[in-house]
Amino acid sequence: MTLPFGTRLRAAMDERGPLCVGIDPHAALLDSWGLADDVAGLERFTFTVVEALAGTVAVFKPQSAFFERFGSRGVAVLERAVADLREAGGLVVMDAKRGDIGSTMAAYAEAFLRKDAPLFSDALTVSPYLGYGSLKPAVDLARESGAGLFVLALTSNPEGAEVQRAVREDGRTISATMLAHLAEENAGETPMGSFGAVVGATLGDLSSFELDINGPLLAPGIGAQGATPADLPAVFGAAVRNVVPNVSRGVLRHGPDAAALRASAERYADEIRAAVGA
Ligand SMILES: O=c1ccn([C@@H]2O[C@H](COP(=O)(O)O)[C@@H](O)[C@H]2O)c(=O)[nH]1
Repeated sequence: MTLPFGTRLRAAMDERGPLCVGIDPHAALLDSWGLADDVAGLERFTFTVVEALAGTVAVFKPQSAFFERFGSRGVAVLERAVADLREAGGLVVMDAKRGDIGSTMAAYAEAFLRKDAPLFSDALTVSPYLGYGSLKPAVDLARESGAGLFVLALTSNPEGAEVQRAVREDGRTISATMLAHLAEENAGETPMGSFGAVVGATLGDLSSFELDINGPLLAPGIGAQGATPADLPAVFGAAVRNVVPNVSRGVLRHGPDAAALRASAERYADEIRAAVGA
């Protein structure tokens, strides 16, 4: 029986550290690696990262968009990468940011969270902006499969505030409401629940938000977006123990040399450990 995602994630964070490396094959990165912006370049880029880092990094976050842009052949590369990363003991968070009315959400959930699906991932990023309740099919299937979700709560981009910090009639912000839903999903789970939030590391002091949702906080924004590991304690406060900091371009720009990719990931992992006391 598969253990719940929250349990597997905590064990992976304890063993390998909390760093999540994003796999984002931007056209500009392919170019700087001397690769063509085509499926062969995508494949070479992706498996260079997989071979360099699988087995040492706890969590990987492939950005689905960069694979989808090549159509079915790009998605085939993504499927193989997910399988190889999981085979090497890494956890895969598929960054696809899906969100739709409940009946369609059920199909997205089938694509990423049904155990025998070609793109089955340990967790999926989802958007709650059609209403948190619209995510129920994904919540239900994730529970059944031992997978997890990361719900966009406070995203790292400045434009997110317009929606996420809007205040409801009851005086709560939209993002605070999403965090409260997640705390409910995770209530009573040990060592932590499987339903996480995406909370940007770029956002400065978040002490006005209840970040203790008894679940993981996926924190993009370190590296190319300007945040650093040293910022994490000030942004997340006591919840920093549940933070999974994501770095994509900050690591990937060191390729294609495998040793340089590994050295960069190790540097980030060390800096994160030093900052969060893990
Ligand atoms: O709020 C969010 C949610 C997701 N992302 C994604 O994370 C990576 C960040 O890449 P970097 O190169 O480290 O900036 C990327 O895939 C985004 O789509 C985010 O940045 N912010």
